[in-house]
Amino acid sequence: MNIQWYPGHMTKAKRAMKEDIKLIDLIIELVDARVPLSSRNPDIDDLGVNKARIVLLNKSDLADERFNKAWTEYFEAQGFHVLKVNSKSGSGLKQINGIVQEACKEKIERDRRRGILNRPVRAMVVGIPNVGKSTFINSFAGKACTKTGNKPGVTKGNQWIRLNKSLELLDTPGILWPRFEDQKVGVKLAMIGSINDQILNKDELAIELIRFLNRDYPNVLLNRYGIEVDNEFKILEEVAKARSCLAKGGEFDLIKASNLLIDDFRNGKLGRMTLEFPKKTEK
Ligand SMILES: Nc1nc2c(ncn2[C@@H]2O[C@H](COP(=O)(O)OP(=O)(O)OP(=O)(O)O)[C@@H](O)[C@H]2O)c(=O)[nH]1
Repeated sequence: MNIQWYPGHMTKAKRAMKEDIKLIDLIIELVDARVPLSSRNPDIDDLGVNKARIVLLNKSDLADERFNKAWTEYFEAQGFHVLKVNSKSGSGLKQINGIVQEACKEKIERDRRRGILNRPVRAMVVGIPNVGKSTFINSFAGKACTKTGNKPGVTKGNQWIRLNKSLELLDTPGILWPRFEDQKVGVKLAMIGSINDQILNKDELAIELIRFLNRDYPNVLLNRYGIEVDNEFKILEEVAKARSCLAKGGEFDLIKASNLLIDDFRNGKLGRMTLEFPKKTEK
């Protein structure tokens, strides 16, 4: 499967992010808990050098709980402060203030030594498209927040959301571009819906999904659609049959069946699943 995707506009985004990062103490990086590596761009490590870092395993409600733990340990071993969250329901968000204080301990200490007391930590949310940045900001900031408006020295147009006396958030999240040299990464991002669907061949994607399900989550297709065959192409036909996906001439509409299967996966209707697993972490 060959995914063509031109990340040209991301050069501009990167430049903007470089500027924004100068203004902050802390980067809150959202990754998709179903694909925690494929959904990050390692350039953020260079962009965010010398900044405090938090990784949020977002959409953890859709990911396999066994691997949420494994991924938490993986990122912790790399020196990140980590939290699994569900930005949609708000679950896990209460713990963020504590983690922010921990992640910024050195900065707070440094300020204190210089006699600067109670200067709020300034944070920025970053992540690839569709990872949940806006949902996170809205849930976390809630209604209680106040926009503080432009401040002197701050890039024109930037607004800060004052969350409490010790934390301010840049209200525009930084968009990271996914890594694309590896087609496997592209396929995983396509599966979770982080790449524009229009550039994808949906039946090919559905076949990839079926291969993954057969390998890592057998029985799912049986439980959801009553399918027992194991040939990928036959399975797609069976999904069409089970869900009455028929084209005009009466034959099965495999594109419709593909969409249905992919949507069921993306919405968690096939169960909680993780698409990639941490390699043994070297400490
Ligand atoms: N199940 C689940 N869905 C989530 C979660 N967080 C966000 N979503 C959904 O994911 C989709 C994308 O969320 P957004 O907040 O628009 O993502 P974004 O990163 O701001 O996207 P861009 O604006 O494209 O960069 C929406 O349909 C959200 O409802 C979560 O933790 N769990």
